[in-house]
Amino acid sequence: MLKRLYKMIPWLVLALIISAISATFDGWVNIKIMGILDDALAGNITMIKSKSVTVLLFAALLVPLGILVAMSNNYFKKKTNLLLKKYYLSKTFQKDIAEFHKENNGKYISALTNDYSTLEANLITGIYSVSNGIINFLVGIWVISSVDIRMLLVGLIIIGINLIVSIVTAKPIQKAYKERSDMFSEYTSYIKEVLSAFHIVKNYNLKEKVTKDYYEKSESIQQKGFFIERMLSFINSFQNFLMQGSFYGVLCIIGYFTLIGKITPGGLLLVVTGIERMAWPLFEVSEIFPKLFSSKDLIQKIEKTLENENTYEETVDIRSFNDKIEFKDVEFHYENNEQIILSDINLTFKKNGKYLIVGPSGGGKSTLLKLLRKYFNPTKGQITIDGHDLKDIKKEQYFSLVANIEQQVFIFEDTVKNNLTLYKEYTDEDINEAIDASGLREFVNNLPEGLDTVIYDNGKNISGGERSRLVIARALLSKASILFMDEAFASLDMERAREIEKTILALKNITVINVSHVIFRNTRDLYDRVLTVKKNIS
Ligand SMILES: Nc1ncnc2c1ncn2[C@@H]1O[C@H](COP(=O)(O)OP(=O)(O)OP(=O)(O)O)[C@@H](O)[C@H]1O
Repeated sequence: MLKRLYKMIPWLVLALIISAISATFDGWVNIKIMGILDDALAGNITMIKSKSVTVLLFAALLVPLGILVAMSNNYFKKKTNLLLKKYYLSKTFQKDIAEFHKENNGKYISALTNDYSTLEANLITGIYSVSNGIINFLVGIWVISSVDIRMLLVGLIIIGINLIVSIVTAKPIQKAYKERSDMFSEYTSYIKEVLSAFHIVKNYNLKEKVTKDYYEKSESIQQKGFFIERMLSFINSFQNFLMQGSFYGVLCIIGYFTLIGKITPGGLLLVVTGIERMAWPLFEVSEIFPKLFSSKDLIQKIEKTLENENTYEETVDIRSFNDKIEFKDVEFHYENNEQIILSDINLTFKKNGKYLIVGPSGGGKSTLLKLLRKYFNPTKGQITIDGHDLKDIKKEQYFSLVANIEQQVFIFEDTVKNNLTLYKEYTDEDINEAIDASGLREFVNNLPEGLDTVIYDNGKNISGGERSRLVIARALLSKASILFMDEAFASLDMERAREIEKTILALKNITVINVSHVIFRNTRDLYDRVLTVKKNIS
């Protein structure tokens, strides 16, 4: 992730150059004004007149420069945030399907929301503020050293003290931020689960239990936040004390130099404003440094959510399905459960064959489909496609040969057409064919804007049956070689389901493997084979 940040260096450099120009202008105007003050005290009116016009002109330039500084800083932050979020999402979709399903996806939501907000405040804002602070600090040193060069040494001592304190205090802060982030992951998963079980909570009157659990989890996060804030305020107070002490020391030295006549009154004022200029970024930097260092652990944690445990290298290219899928002595159990779900499975699915898989609840039908979908590999035996071990076939290529119709339907907030085509190009003829075959014609004809009508919020403005027909049309349109169906007709009325099943079974160039509870007597015979899964196949 840090490597991604390098891409943002040009925007950071641009923002800092603008900030440096603005700070230098400001410092220069300051030096000139103090010069004018010394001229005024010496009664040198001609010098005042000649200097004033230029100083006023440059001072006026500070307004647009200030606006540019703010704009370039915000632009850098916006770009960096978007870049990191885009990186995270694209990496998430590179995760192995089986591994993703195994985990609670609340941790990804938490990374994208809580952890990224912390990174935005601590890292992205931190990088800019620290760099900008250093620029302003250097301008402060320049302003002061224009009065006396020895002040440079003082500046370096103050930076040194600040750095040492930040490095020493970074570790405990780092640990606390990491702990809070872990809590956030658990918390987000919990909220996600509770909200998705909204109707159960209402129906079974679990409001009090859920509210109590929520309160307890929120309280421990608030407590951790309070602990971090308390620790930061102790550290900041200590740093402030050190810095204030060094500044007062410098002020005493300058006061002495003025008294013995080594520095003019204008010079004295210049040093005071210069110290102020140095103090503000130093205070800011001293607060940000520990947070900045603490981002390392958070980045590692975010990166960890993206790692694939399975590093098996797939080597076989497959562009088409030509002959058969074979199960050879396949045995399977889930990683977290030693219980054998499928054993001694030997069967063949021929190209363009139509297969119905039935069996008792918990018998292993969906598991068999998961093996076929390459979500898991058999624990023993082999599944082959046209003679190639499915384990070795490259996922992307295999998935492009396959279409899926399942009960859980995802609809994009977009037009009906885009939801059908999934953003790929098809002819109108193909689209209409899929609409007719899936029984969507009447629905499409009644839409106010036809295929251009937008479906909102995962299909909340259409019925369950319409949603599943849409997904059936989507699968038919994809012209895949293999179609996996998992309880695809569950939300359709019998008449409609039977009609669509017949249409699908009449398709010539597709292999259909259908897992279903719903079995119609008069369509059952249209299958080439009906398999009953009950640990093994009969
Ligand atoms: N991710 C998993 N981890 C561990 N065990 C699992 C997992 N998924 C399913 N199982 C177990 O595997 C067995 C077979 O489940 P599967 O979902 O394949 O059955 P099914 O025949 O499709 O059932 P149903 O008709 O009720 O959907 C069940 O005992 C189930 O508890």
